[in-house]
Amino acid sequence: MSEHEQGTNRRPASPALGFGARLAAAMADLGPLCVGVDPHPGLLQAWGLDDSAAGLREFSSRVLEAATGRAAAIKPQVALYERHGSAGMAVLEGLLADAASAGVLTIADAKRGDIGSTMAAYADAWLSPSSPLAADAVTLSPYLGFESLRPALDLAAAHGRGVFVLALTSNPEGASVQHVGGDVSVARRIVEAAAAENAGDPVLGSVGLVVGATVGSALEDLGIDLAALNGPVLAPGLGAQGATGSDLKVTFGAAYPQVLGTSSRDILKAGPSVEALVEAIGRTLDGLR
Ligand SMILES: O=c1ccn([C@@H]2O[C@H](COP(=O)(O)O)[C@@H](O)[C@H]2O)c(=O)[nH]1
Repeated sequence: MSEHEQGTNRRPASPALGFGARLAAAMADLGPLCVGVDPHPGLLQAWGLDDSAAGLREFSSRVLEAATGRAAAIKPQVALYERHGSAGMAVLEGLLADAASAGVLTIADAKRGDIGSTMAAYADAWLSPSSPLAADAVTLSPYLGFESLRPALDLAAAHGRGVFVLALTSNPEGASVQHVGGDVSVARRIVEAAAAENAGDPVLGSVGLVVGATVGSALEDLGIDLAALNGPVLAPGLGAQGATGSDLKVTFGAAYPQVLGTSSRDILKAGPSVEALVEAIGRTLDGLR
């Protein structure tokens, strides 16, 4: 990872295919799994690594090695790099660059959202080809209104990148905001706004949603039809938060082919060896197939 740490992210400026199409191809090839890269202090300790930038670097590099050619994408949790300040963010830059070189799609789990003028800066940071933090896609929070995300939607579209907008999150507290509104719930409005962005895309659109693997019957209860989204669905909550591959199939029904399950701690606890991580990835994929 060291050669990339000065911020040289060699991701193609504008890939020929959009993010949705590239993700669909990776999922067809490798299966519907994204490996979360969440270097929690407890995991670093369990792996015999320091809770330091050096520990993060070693952790990130082992997870990337295990995921390369085996998972459709990786999802670094930005908060766990941010807590190490600039040294941690430099490690994240290195991971994003190395994943690009290895041909592994990256979803930066940054959950950004702000007024449009500030959103433009967040979009530059995570989606602009010239940024050392550029990923293939970034997670966004629509709490300031879906339309406030426009700078990121536009920049992603201009450069073949994607976004995943929070719709129904995996945490139990999410319902207190996302279910509000009954037939026209907050979550349903977000899903419909994302679907409008993807309308007419011949493959899979690049405006995805986050819908937790743990949401149970919420999609049905709220009258949400994800099949109409024409975009990918990132589903956290597998393993450590209690959901299984079978839950995912029941929860998403006909929309399951567009669902990318993501698991972090349940896979990462298998470390520190790359072989054990590979085995955990295989086991998780078996549950999703
Ligand atoms: O609704 C959401 C949105 C994002 N996350 C993130 O996914 C991973 C889950 O980690 P596990 O260890 O597999 O539970 C983590 O980075 C969360 O911030 C989510 O869990 N739910």
